[in-house]
Amino acid sequence: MSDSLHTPEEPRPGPGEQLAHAHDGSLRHTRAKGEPRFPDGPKADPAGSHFERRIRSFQPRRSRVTAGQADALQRLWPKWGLDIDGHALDLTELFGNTHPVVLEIGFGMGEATARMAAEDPDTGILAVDVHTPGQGNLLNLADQHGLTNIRVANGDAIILLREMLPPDSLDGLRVYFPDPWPKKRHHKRRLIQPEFLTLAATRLRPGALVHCATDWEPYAEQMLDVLTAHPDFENTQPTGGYAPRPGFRPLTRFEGQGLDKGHVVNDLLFRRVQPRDQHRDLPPSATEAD
Ligand SMILES: C[S@@+](CC[C@H](N)C(=O)[O-])C[C@H]1O[C@@H](n2cnc3c(N)ncnc32)[C@H](O)[C@@H]1O
Repeated sequence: MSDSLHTPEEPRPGPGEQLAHAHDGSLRHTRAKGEPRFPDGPKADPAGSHFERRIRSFQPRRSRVTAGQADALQRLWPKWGLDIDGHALDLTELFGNTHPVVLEIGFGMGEATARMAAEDPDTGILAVDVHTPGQGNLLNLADQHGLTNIRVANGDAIILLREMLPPDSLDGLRVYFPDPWPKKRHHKRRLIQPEFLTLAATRLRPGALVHCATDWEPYAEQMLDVLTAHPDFENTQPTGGYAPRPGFRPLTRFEGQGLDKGHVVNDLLFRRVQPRDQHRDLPPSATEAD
């Protein structure tokens, strides 16, 4: 893959938008009230407010969508996009094959996602984020590089996990540089918490890898504590602690920003263990039975 993963562009009116004069005389894009921003693209609130959790791990933000991103959202969402609307999902149908599927939560602008998809075409990546420009950017990257193993989901990953994904359906979970929520009063917004892990465990097959990375050391410590204490996961590192960065994880945009500030990056690699109630029912191994 080339290194030109993101091309800055000037915003132009998107579908359904018009140019209108603002109070200061400048030209702004406007939409008629009730008009969807992208008629064929991601829905503004796919799950509807009844599904919303009170505490969210993301910050709703209005961000500019470039003409190229808007074009990708319109053109490619019907093919590769998924609105998180609470309806049960069939991953074989979604990807058109029975390849293993990993879930990436919070792909940002998607450059790292596209690289991983290119490196491993036999694994499907279900990439979820609420960030509309990033969704457009990742769809464009998939299109430009012929990556058919990415699906881009719009909405809260919690609803995707809780309402839409079948049990034992995922072969991996990737959470790279999740919002660190550094203020103490915001710690409850951090994604990696015991309740989240309990939910994720039900959707991961035994043996599936959970891979987290962060440049915020107090969050890395929290991740290590909650993953180590959780009965559904075991550390892949025999001595415990952080993992060396695996070769398959590319540098991400947020990681680059963290490194520029002198932050230390920590990777965590844990494995989903056999559910406890199944442990009890397992027959003794051949050596034990002898
Ligand atoms: C700090 S950014 C990191 C982006 C990217 N992984 C990187 O390293 O460049 C975290 C991203 O996670 C997304 N996010 C946070 N919580 C989410 C959730 N519950 N569901 C979907 N996306 C979420 C945010 O919108 C944001 O784009």
